Amino acid sequence: MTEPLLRLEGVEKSFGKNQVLRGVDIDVARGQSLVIIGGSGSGKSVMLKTALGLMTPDKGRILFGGDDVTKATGKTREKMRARIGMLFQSGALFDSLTVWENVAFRLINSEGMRRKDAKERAIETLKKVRLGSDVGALYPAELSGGMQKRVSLARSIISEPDLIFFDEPTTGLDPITADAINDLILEMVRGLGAAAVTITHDMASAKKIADEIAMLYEGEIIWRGPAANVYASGNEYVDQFVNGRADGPIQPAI
Ligand SMILES: Nc1ncnc2c1ncn2[C@@H]1O[C@H](COP(=O)(O)OP(=O)(O)OP(=O)(O)O)[C@@H](O)[C@H]1O
Repeated sequence: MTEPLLRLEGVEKSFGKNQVLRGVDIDVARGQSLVIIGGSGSGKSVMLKTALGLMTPDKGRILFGGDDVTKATGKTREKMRARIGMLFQSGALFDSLTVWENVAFRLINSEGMRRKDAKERAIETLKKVRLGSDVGALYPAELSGGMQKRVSLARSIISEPDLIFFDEPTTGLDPITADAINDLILEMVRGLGAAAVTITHDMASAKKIADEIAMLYEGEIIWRGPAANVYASGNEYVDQFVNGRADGPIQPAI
């Protein structure tokens, strides 16, 4: 078995009395695409933020390449962050920067690359997500939602990260554009040999991009298995979720 690149061990996180993560154990290896499913409010985003080091867990360990993310400070932390790409749910592009400046942001601001070189890399990366160099000069507001996702995707892979987090990459897109994004995600993961962790509610996307699927419920991973087995998991919670039934052990969040 390949050594995991990212491993969460017994991660717990509460906000006051609200115990969100109750001992999450999960890992992902290089070249592996793991999808996390779970209902609204089940703690998927909190899990992702703790794994990124943006939130500190109350208990447990988060190991990235064998180093504890929660204990890393200064330069070590910077180096870890540079190896991790993130595609935010909202896209999170800077409105006042052009597309190429958004894509090259890290290269210019964290890695100190010259603008001319950074621009070249940004245009090359935009090509990988099937956007022409003419798009580089536009502003995010001039793009469609699907194009904005592609730009965010380009930004998350420009530094060729070892690990990429995708938070709801297909939300708000039509099925055809969503599928094009799925294809790009697969290409990026396979092409870079990176580990990918994707949070999604979109089962079509999950089935397509996942090697394995894990379900988070009430702060714990209650099932994990090959994507092909998700409709025959033998777990009533997973079954209810993937079939989108209101009836079952999980109460709707309304
Ligand atoms: N910064 C915070 N302060 C207080 N509570 C928080 C904070 N962040 C998240 N929570 C709480 O943690 C719980 C889980 O939220 P989280 O955003 O992780 O859910 P989720 O599974 O990502 O949901 P969704 O699928 O709707 O995006 C919620 O009850 C939320 O109110």
